Parts: sequence; C-alpha cells; structure tokens
Amino acid sequence: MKNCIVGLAGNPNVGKTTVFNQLTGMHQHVGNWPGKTVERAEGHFDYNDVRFDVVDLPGNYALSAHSIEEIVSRDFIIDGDSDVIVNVVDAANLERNLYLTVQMMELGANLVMALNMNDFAQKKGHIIDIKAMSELLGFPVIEISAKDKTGFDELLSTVKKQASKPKDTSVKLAYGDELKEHVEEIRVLIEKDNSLNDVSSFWTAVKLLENDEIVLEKVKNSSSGNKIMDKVNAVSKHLQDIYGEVPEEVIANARYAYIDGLIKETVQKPAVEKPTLTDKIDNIVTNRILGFPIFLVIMYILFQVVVNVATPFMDLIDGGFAWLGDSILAITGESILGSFLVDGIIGGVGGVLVFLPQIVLMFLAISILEDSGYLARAAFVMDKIMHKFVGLHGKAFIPLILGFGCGVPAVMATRTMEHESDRLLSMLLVPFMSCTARLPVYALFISAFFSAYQGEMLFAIYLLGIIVAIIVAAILKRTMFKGLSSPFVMELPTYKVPSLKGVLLHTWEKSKGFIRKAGTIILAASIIIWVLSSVPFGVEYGSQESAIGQIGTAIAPIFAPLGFGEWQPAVALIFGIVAKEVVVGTFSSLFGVAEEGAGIEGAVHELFTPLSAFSFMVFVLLYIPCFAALGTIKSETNGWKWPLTMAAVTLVTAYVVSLIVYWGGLALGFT
Ligand SMILES: Nc1nc2c(ncn2[C@@H]2O[C@H](COP(=O)(O)OP(=O)(O)OP(=O)(O)O)[C@@H](O)[C@H]2O)c(=O)[nH]1
Ligand SMILES: [Mg+2]
Repeated sequence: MKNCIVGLAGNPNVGKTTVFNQLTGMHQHVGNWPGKTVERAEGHFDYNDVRFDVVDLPGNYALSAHSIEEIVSRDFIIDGDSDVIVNVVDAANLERNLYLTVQMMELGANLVMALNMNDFAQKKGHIIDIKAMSELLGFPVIEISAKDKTGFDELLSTVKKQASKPKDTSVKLAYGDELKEHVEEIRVLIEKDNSLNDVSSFWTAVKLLENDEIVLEKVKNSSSGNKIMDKVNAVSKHLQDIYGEVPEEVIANARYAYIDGLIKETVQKPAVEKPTLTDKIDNIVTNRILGFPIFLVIMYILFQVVVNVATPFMDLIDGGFAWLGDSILAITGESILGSFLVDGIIGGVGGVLVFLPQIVLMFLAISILEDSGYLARAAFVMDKIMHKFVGLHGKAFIPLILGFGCGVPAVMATRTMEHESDRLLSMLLVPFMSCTARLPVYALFISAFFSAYQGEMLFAIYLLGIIVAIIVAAILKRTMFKGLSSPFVMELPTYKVPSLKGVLLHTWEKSKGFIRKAGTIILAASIIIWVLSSVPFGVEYGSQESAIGQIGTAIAPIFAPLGFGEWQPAVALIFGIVAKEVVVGTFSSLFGVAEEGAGIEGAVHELFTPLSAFSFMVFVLLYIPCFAALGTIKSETNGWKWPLTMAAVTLVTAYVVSLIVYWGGLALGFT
C-alpha cells in the first residue's frame, strides 16, 4: 500500500482538529477558541489503497519565528517529509486566513486548500468562486464541511492526486516587479550554496529580508554567508529608500496586495455587511460596562449548577461505598484485611470517587464555555483589568480559566503567548486557579460547615484564587518579570451552539483522566497512608502514636498560626502534594467512611471551626500544585528552576493569605 503523509495547517480555530478527528477517528481537543492544539498530533487511516498519515498542526497566523507553535508548524512544512499540506481555511474570514496560505506558497509547499466554515460565509452573504480561486492560486481548492464530513471524498482523492505530482506553489505568487527583482537577486546567490538548498530559495530570501532570526543564523553560518548578507543589507537599504518602510512591512504589504487582488476576483460580498448574531451578542457580552458583571454572573451560575446538580448523585455514590464497606467488614470482621480494604482502599479511593459527579459537571461546564466561544470573550473582558493591574495580556486569561479544569492542559495552553516572560508568568499563575482536584476538599468542608451557602462559598473560593493570582502577578511583574507584555489582537471566534457529541466527548475524556488517577496515584497514596497509619504494630489505627500521627505531630506547629494546628490536617496537606484529591482521601482513610453516624464530617467538626476550615480551604486552594502540574512545568521550561520557583511562590502565598484570612477573621469576630 502506498503511503501519503498529510499535514493539516491553517489559522487557529478554523476546524483543523475537527477534520483530523473525522479522518482518523481520534479525539483530539476541539473547542471554539484559538490556540487549542499546541503540539502536533498524528493519526492514520486507509482510503482507496492509500495509507494516509495525518498530522494535525497548531494553528498559526504566520510562519515567522515568534512563538513555539509557529516554529512547530513551519519546521513541519520545511523538514517534515510531508507529501501534501492541506491548508484548512475559514471561508468566512478569507483575508486573514490567506495571509498564512501565501506564506506557505512562498515555501513552495505542495498545497491543497480545504475551504471550511462555508455555513458562516453563506450567512454573511459571501459567494466564493471556487474554480476561479483554484486557478489563480495554482493549486486545488475544495469546499468541505468539517462538522458533517461533506466534501471529504473529493478532498482525499484530490490529496492523493496532488501527492503523486507535487507542485511548486510559489510560481503563482505576484509581489510586484520591484520587490520581485530584488528578492531574485538574493535568491540567485542562495541557489549557489548547496547547504542552503534544502528549502525553497525564494522563501529563504524573503525571510532574510524579514530579519528572521533562525534563517539569519543559518545563512550567516554557511560558506557564502557574507556574500549573501551583503546583498541582503544592500537590498534592505534600497527598499527602505524607495518605500520609506522597513523590508518586513514592504513584504507584508505585498502579501496583502496579492490577497486583496485575489479576493476581488473571486469573492462577491454584499455592499453592506449586516450585523451577524455574533455581533449582536457581543454588543452586550463584551460591552465595556456590562462585560465584567456578566462574566461574574455566568461564573456564579456555573458554580450553583455544579453544586446543586451534583449533590444527589454524590449522596448515592457515598451510600454505595458505605454499604460496600459495611458488607466487607461483615465478612472480614475487625481484621488487618478488613482495615486495609475499608480504611485504606475504600476510605482513600472511594472517599475521592464520591466527588466524581461534581468533577464531571465542572468539566462539562468548562467544555460548554469553550465550545460556545464565550471563553475567548471572558479573556477579552478581563483584558482591561489584566493589563492595568498585571501588565499581562488578556489572552493569558484563557489558560487561567482552563486551569479550573486541570492545571496540566492549562500550562500547555500558555504556549500561545508570544513572549517567554509573559508565558512564564501566566504559567506561574495557573496553580492559583482552583482545579477540579481541589473540589473534593471544598465539597467536604463546605457541606460540613457552610451547608446553607454551598454555591456562594464555592464561587467565593474560586474568585479568591483569581484575585490572589492577579495580586501575585502584579507583584511578580514588578520584580521578577519586568517589562510590558506585547500587545496582541484578541481574536473573538463566532459563537457556536456547542455540539452535544463534542461536549460529551470532551467531558468524558477529562473525567476518564480523573478516574484513572483514582486507580493509580490516589490508590498508591491511600495504601501508603494506610500502612503509615497502621505501624508500628499494636498502635490504634490512625492514632497520634502511629507513624503518620508522629509525622503530622512534628509538622503541625507550622500550621498552628493558620488556625489548624492538629496533626491530621498537616499530614493531609503533605500527602495532598501528590494529588490534591488525596487531602480528602487522607481524612477519609483516617476517619473511615463506613462508620455509622456523621463519619468524616463529624470528625472534621472536631478538628476545625468554621473559620479555621475556611483558612484550610484557602491554603489548599493556593499551596503547591500537584506533581503532575509541576512535572508539566518542568518539561515546558526544560528544567527544575521554574517548578521549584513556583512551589516556593505558591507555598509562601498560601501561608500569607491563610494567615490573613484567619487573623482577619478573628479580628472581625468570626470563630
Ligand atoms: N459552523 C461550523 N463550525 C465548525 C466547522 N468546522 C469546525 N467547526 C467548529 O469550529 C471550532 C474550532 O474547531 P477546531 O477543529 O478545534 O479548530 P482548530 O483549527 O483545530 O483550532 P486550533 O487547534 O485552536 O488551531 C469548533 O467549535 C468546531 O466545532 C464547520 O464547518 N462549520
Ligand atoms: Mg486544533
């Protein structure tokens, strides 16, 4: 069977991953905000005797060397042995999309265009002459609908054909005589040097004029480097003299001129564009005055729904585990085995699984926010505040909201930030966003102490996370990360009704991760906790004399000023560093789930007052992120420096804020 390697490239949020998933049957992350795919994903399938290997690339607006995804995509096009690049394009935003297309043409990539989102183009009243466009571009253009898979047959047979006779797509580019002539002068010199000819010489020439760091470096190190650079400098100066602009701008203008011409010839637009539904919704949702209150109301409703809908399901699971524990004890009696199964496994793992309904709902809510397009608006609304207080772009808010789900993908999502220091700073803020793993802790304490205000308390704690993140960021921006963040246009995708399948799939994929975690890390931690609670032999299980009790007693004084100086919270916090759910797992292992009466809630009442419980929740909210998040930060930053910095920053912040909460609360007369 023949092989055909296909790369999917295009602007962010145009449907590349939707195409990828439809083709390969895989479930990569789809959502309605730009920048979801940050790492290339690969998959394959067979079609008409050809094995297609498909690579889903991160979305880009350009192929410069500004951010990691741009480099990932461009390296793939340059080095990847791809046969065809399928350029997925949003038909409703052709101008912007074609800017990338043109840059791939500069590379001479063997292109096929998949024109997607035609439903939106039609709604806007745009009529596209596909045949004319294909002729003018010099490569095939196929109309598709990624969502319902229409046009895929034609797309695949065209890709197959194109693979067998590759085309140099740069031939149809027209950049005006002046520019063309000078690029040609540089190009000729590049052609003569074999070490530079692994990529289109035309592209190399353009990139040299654009001052592209990576290409400059490569050319300067080649044998004809000096000669080429002399020419480049002469041409740059000449262009600047004629146009009064730096060569980068001259080239960008030439690209836009080409695109303008192309669109005039092939697209009919209504004389006056009528406001779309998205425009109408945005007038309200991103309104300067209403935007922020609307954001708060949406978050508030979200937490109310998560809490209230989940409760009956949680009670059901709780009842199930209690029954299971009692049944096991009935068989084993008070034995080591019984204690291991009931206190250790059911207490540790079951005690955490009880919170599955809340976690699923939280993921569901975040998926809906993502798929509808509201997530990007939330970032837009927060932009003003973020800029003013934090000196960060609102775009940094997207990873932060994703952090409500799980810190790991949230840290990855910071890759779309252009500047390294902005990226690091947003990465440092992610752990302050309360992830779903911390939900069980709040759920336990809120139902034990604040049952009358469950939704409100949850909302307050999440909001506190955001506020603390903003304050910490403001401090760090003035100390560790000086300098203004780069301005960036925030793209607001069209609102879409989230697809049921998409949202459910999304939620399931993430919830699966939680269940897997319960069966692995949380299980392992539970076993360790059980062992430490049972040794040395002869001590009462989970008593202060047990190993775990002694560890806790040694550390507890550190937390005494925060209001919770008992040994149990101390060990719960220590083990919680592995995974935050384990904080609750520790309590339920120590206090048992099967016992009649109030169980953990009763035990927690003996250890905490409402104020110290709140202080404890705040500490859990803010202290060291879990191992998985720290590991991701390590791999994203290539070293231990940042994860360790983060552990230190979060620990200090947690301590200080809890201290303020506890003593402030006492001063205000709370107990
Ligand atoms: N209306 C409509 N929506 C579509 C179509 N194709 C994809 N979508 C939606 O567009 C959004 C973006 O799709 P993705 O596949 O995640 O886009 P992407 O290009 O991979 O985005 P990044 O990974 O962020 O670069 C999702 O909400 C899809 O459901 C289409 O043909 N019509
Ligand atoms: Mg994608």
